[in-house]
Amino acid sequence: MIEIDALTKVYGSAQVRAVDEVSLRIGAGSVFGFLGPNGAGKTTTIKMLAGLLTPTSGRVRLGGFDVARQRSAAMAQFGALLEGSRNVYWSLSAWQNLMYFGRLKGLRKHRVAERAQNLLTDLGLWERRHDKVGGFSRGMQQKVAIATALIADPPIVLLDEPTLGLDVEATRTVKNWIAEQARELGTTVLLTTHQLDVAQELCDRVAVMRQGRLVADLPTRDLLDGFRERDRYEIRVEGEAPPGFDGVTREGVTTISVRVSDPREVYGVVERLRAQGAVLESLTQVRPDLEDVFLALVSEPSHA
Ligand SMILES: Nc1ncnc2c1ncn2[C@@H]1O[C@H](COP(=O)(O)OP(=O)(O)OP(=O)(O)O)[C@@H](O)[C@H]1O
Repeated sequence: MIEIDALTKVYGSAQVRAVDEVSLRIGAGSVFGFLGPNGAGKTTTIKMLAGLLTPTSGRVRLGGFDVARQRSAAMAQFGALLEGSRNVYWSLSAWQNLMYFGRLKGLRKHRVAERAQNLLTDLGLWERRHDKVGGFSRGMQQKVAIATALIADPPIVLLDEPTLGLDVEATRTVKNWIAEQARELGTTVLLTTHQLDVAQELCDRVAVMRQGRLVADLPTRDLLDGFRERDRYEIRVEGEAPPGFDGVTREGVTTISVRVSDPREVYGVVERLRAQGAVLESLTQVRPDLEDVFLALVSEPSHA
């Protein structure tokens, strides 16, 4: 369980309110997506959760422990992947990194070794386990950093852009792990990402941050349903777009995108197309995805 109350961070003399009175409750077993455009305040929030940055005001509790007042108990609650792969030692091998961080978290040597073997095998790094992390590709370094965050099976996992720079297969592995950690072990997962397809697939709840404030905090399904009035239809017709219609023509077929407030209005559009002599190829309803919703939320005029 992560509890955030009126968390605020004002940076330096410029008085940048990077995080402004943010409150959130994130329950056990949930994968929570923390989204927002560049500079919204996500990393600042995660750093305060991880005890790396002192809040200007407000409070964070991890597993019931106050990060400011019960620091070591709170720190024992989580594993974190922060700002890419900077939380691993580049001069150590992948194996040494995992052994070091596992022991640091208080695990017994044989338990760390067992867990490290599973993690490195799953990520396809087993053969390279004795090579220095500094000589790894960016994606491989990221994999070691993720394994390090998960080495002790912590009840809370903070992941800043976990799948950034990973190839398709590794992205799938990491997504599966995250889902499994939450579902099977009841881990609380908080992740930030700009990859909205990853968030849509993984997160049961998402919060959207903008200019330091939350502009949404809802179950993913409800958030998407709330934007159903933005349903679109894609009408494909043979040849060029008929007069009065805009569309994208590719390989002799034009796709016309239509937004209607009532699905029955689509009949009228199809009628007008027929009157123009257009030959219909297909008609598809396109539900808004998280990217559509996100763009709508962050592009609305600011009330600040
Ligand atoms: N050390 C710092 N000193 C001063 N201002 C900072 C500092 N770190 C971040 N900021 C400012 O705080 C605001 C929020 O930054 P933050 O890094 O938390 O955003 P973010 O949502 O993680 O962005 P991104 O998606 O680009 O990583 C920005 O205006 C940024 O310029």
